[in-house]
Amino acid sequence: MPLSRDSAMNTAKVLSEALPYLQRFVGKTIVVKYGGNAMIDEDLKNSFARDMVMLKLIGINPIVVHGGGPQIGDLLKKLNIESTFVNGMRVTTGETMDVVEMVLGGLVNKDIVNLINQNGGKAIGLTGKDGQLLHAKKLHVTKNSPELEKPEIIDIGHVGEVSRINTQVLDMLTNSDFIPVIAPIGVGDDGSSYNINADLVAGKVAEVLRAEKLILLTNIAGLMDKEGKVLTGLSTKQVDDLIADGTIYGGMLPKIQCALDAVHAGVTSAHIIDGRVAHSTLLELFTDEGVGTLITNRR
Ligand SMILES: Nc1ncnc2c1ncn2[C@@H]1O[C@H](COP(=O)(O)OP(=O)(O)O)[C@@H](O)[C@H]1O
Ligand SMILES: CC(=O)N[C@@H](CCC(=O)OP(=O)(O)O)C(=O)O
Repeated sequence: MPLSRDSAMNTAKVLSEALPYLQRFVGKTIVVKYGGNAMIDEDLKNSFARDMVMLKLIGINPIVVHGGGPQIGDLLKKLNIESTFVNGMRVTTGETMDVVEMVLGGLVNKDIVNLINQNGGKAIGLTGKDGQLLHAKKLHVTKNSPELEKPEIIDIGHVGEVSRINTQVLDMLTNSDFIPVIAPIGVGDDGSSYNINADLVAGKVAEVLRAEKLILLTNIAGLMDKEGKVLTGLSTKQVDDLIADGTIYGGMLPKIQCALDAVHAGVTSAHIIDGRVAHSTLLELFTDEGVGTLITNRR
């Protein structure tokens, strides 16, 4: 059916509004973290894949880092293994690590790669072991809670943090027009596997590549205050206060931390946006309104 005149004008206006953003972002690297909670259904996953293909086609360099927390939880449940989290990080025994590696490096990674390729893009999937992309070391977690007299250091098993990134692997792929799709599994000096929170990986990748933007797609409209209002333009101090009073908890803790670290390290901006909204990455990049929480290094 042909578009009505109003609808056609509206489409033309939206396309035209994108021009200054296109001019700004072409040639730049954008790291997109696709959270497991935003992989709700095939339509949504497909629209995400199309967005990545489109970015690449217009000369922007997307790098995808994906999560898969709920998908890991589903398989652990089937295997009767309990999921436990400390400060938003999964306690990872040796047995759990095998499941994490299977789900992230196998199912989830290949699903995203396949969708991008089906939509006309060229995607290559990697875990941190491929080309030794993500070197990791054990993460020590400190737990603070009102019941504890002093912060407690907790051993949460095979959970890692990124110690080094082999950017050569990413440069090689992006220079050949591939879209790298990274599963957050790190490799230790001794070859052991580490489960790394995907937000942390995305933040570090954005830092080392000096990305223009870090976009974190999740299952909520943005960082919220106690009344559920989306917060934006926050300072480090305000974020610290929100953590201290419990407004920011669970999976939002690593997310906000890596967003702050990334902008402090030179990434121009970090965005926490609702991945349940189709094409939210395009809306954030190419419209005046934007969506979700924006964090920049401006004071
Ligand atoms: N202040 C806050 N604002 C928004 N979400 C918050 C906040 N504090 C905690 N959360 C929780 O963090 C979740 C997002 O983190 P997480 O579940 O780990 O997402 P993802 O799988 O996308 O990384 C939200 O769904 C919400 O339950
Ligand atoms: C250490 C740790 O918590 N690792 C995460 C890795 C996956 C992830 O980060 O997935 P989302 O982004 O979908 O939450 C986990 O095991 O769930």
